[in-house]
Amino acid sequence: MTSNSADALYLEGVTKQYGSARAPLLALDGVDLRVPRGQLFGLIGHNGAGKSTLFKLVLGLITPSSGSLRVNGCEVGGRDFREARRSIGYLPENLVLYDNLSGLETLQFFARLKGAPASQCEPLLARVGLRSAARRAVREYSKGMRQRLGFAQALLGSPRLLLLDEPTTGLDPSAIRDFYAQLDALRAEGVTMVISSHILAELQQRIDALAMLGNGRVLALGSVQDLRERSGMPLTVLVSAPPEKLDALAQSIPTALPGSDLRLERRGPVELLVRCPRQHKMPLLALLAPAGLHDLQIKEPTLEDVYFDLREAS
Ligand SMILES: Nc1ncnc2c1ncn2[C@@H]1O[C@H](COP(=O)(O)OP(=O)(O)OP(=O)(O)O)[C@@H](O)[C@H]1O
Repeated sequence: MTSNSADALYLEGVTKQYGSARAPLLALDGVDLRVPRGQLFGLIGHNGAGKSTLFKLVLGLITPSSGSLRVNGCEVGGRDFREARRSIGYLPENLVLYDNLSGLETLQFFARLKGAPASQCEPLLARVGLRSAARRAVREYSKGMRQRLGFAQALLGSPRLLLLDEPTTGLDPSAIRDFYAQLDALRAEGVTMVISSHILAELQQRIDALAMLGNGRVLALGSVQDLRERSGMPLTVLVSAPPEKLDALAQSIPTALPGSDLRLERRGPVELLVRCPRQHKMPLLALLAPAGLHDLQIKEPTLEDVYFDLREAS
């Protein structure tokens, strides 16, 4: 893999070892990864898989034991990184906030730390829906309001790369929806975002691509559809038709698709469930199309199904 000018993030052979020489702990182990500019990229993996470690390495907060990282072409930790670091926004998993400061004072404090203009604070609070709470003390903020404030903090300095570590944990469904609407707007502005989450259903419809980490290694990389294809998990097709048509299909499908890992299951008089390998999708649909069905539902494996399947196989 070689770095490309269209990459917002590029990691090659990145290893991070914690612990002592006697009891080493490989938090990341030879990670190769590329995130093209403008993508919403997911990072998934079990607790301790190495997601936060990867973020901290990209930010230059910790140094790799070996390997190299580039942000928008600039070597992390290299000569020009101080400037490049300003183009990265980070929402940590547990952002520490000072309860006695107001939302606005909090943001002004972070703006000073980051060297971002103070004039961005009020518009950013409005952007995340905290305009009317800007002068209230953070101690009075709900979990969702704290997360919004943390997000506003990450947006200071108009970053080109946003690192979001489990940003929706503890948010209610409407706050999650608002949050992703914000990400869509940022994507439209060309911002690259890397988001870690354990809520796979939430990521599935929204990300362009993802990396699945396991014990510090990249177990899979690509779009959700790429991972579905790689996992080889079957498709489920639920067919509704009059009983005599289902009887005929139950006979003809195994003959037309022999030797496959095909499973047929009658679900009451008018429903037939077909599980088949992905490569049989089109031949199966060709068989079903003229069969006079009432209805047909195709269920793709979810990201969660694929995650467990690939994890077991690794
Ligand atoms: N400062 C540290 N010193 C020693 N070990 C560490 C340190 N930070 C992380 N680790 C270890 O590195 C591994 C990866 O941790 P990391 O926090 O990156 O995982 P994660 O994928 O973010 O987990 P989670 O989903 O629970 O947030 C874990 O085994 C963790 O215990």
